[in-house]
Amino acid sequence: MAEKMPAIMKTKPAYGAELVEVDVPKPGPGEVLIRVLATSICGTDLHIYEWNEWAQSRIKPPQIMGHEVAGEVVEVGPGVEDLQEGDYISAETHIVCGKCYACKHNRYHVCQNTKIFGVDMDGVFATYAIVPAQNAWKNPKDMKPEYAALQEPLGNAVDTVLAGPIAGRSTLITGAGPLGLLGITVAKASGAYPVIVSEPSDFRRKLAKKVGADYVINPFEEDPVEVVMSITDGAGVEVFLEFSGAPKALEQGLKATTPGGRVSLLGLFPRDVTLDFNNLIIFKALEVHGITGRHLWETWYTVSSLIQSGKLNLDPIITHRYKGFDKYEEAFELMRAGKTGKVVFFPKE
Ligand SMILES: NC(=O)c1ccc[n+]([C@@H]2O[C@H](COP(=O)([O-])OP(=O)(O)OC[C@H]3O[C@@H](n4cnc5c(N)ncnc54)[C@H](O)[C@@H]3O)[C@@H](O)[C@H]2O)c1
Ligand SMILES: C[C@@H](O)[C@H](N)C(=O)O
Ligand SMILES: [Zn+2]
Ligand SMILES: [Zn+2]
Repeated sequence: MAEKMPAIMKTKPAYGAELVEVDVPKPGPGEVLIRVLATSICGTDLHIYEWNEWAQSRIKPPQIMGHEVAGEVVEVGPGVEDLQEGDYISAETHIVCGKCYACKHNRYHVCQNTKIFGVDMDGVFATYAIVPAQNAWKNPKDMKPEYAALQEPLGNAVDTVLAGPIAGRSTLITGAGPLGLLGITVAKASGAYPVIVSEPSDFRRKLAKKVGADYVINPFEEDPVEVVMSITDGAGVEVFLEFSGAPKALEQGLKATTPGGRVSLLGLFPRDVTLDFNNLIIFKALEVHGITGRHLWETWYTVSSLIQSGKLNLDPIITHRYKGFDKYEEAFELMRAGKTGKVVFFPKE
């Protein structure tokens, strides 16, 4: 095995990142070393790349970026019993404490001491990466590495879409970025109908259609509430899934939801949002869910089974595939410009 490897590293507290050569790490107690087979860019990586306010408050350069991954175990650290060389794994990116009030109630997804790969420690945009054994998820051998790497964000989408009944329910999805696109395919695979998607980008509306959306709306050109009402004969949708983080989309989605309907919110808003709570939520008796991370490990079982069922339409969502990390700047800039779905790197030996 090589002693040095390429890695996309946040080297400085400033815009961008660098492709550097670093030592291949050694797994410590309770850790494994994986050879990275596929790794995809998350919106969080983009925030770190852009060095926005959130990144400035949380990230401590120098640090290898990236957290969505599939890889093969090549070395096992002391004390690891459940994994061995050759295992094909993905990784839950939230490292939870197991000791806090939330963990003790089996709510690991809201552990108050969560640490995240590529955010609070070195990540996976490299040829090799360290994964804590407790975070490893074994994949079936025949799962494509790019699908296996997507399981982490798919878990976010699954928890959003499946937070309540979905089969046969009219559904509005706001935002068809990578997460919203994953949400569309999960909703379709789970029997939602009609799936109506509101997304301002032409490129992403086309992708939404390819993935399976029944109707697409440009919210900057037509009123999504009026369109939803006309599609649903004035009833509004049963299910509203928010994947954009746009305050306007939240308001439109709440207006477009039928009284007594279900609302699941994944998108993160850039600022506090002002809403008419009385008329949009309380008097409509909406069921509102905040969604974060993935349920451990129930969500992973669901995600893995959904992929294996063959019912998810993931290929149109993976719009960019790169061999190696050489073109990482192009990848990040395309993603920043909203000209991608999911971007996947396949590291070279
Ligand atoms: N809660 C969690 O655990 C969690 C995990 C991952 C991501 N997220 C959040 O989920 C959201 C989606 O992630 P992503 O990577 O797909 O982000 P993204 O920024 O790529 O996608 C957001 C999409 O919303 C669209 N949009 C903007 N204004 C809109 C409007 N008014 N109506 C409808 N659509 C609009 C944009 O054009 C874009 O395509 C982000 O806010 C992200 O921070 C949350
Ligand atoms: C860190 C964030 O990007 C990650 N995808 C999560 O689920 O929390
Ligand atoms: Zn992420
Ligand atoms: Zn905890």
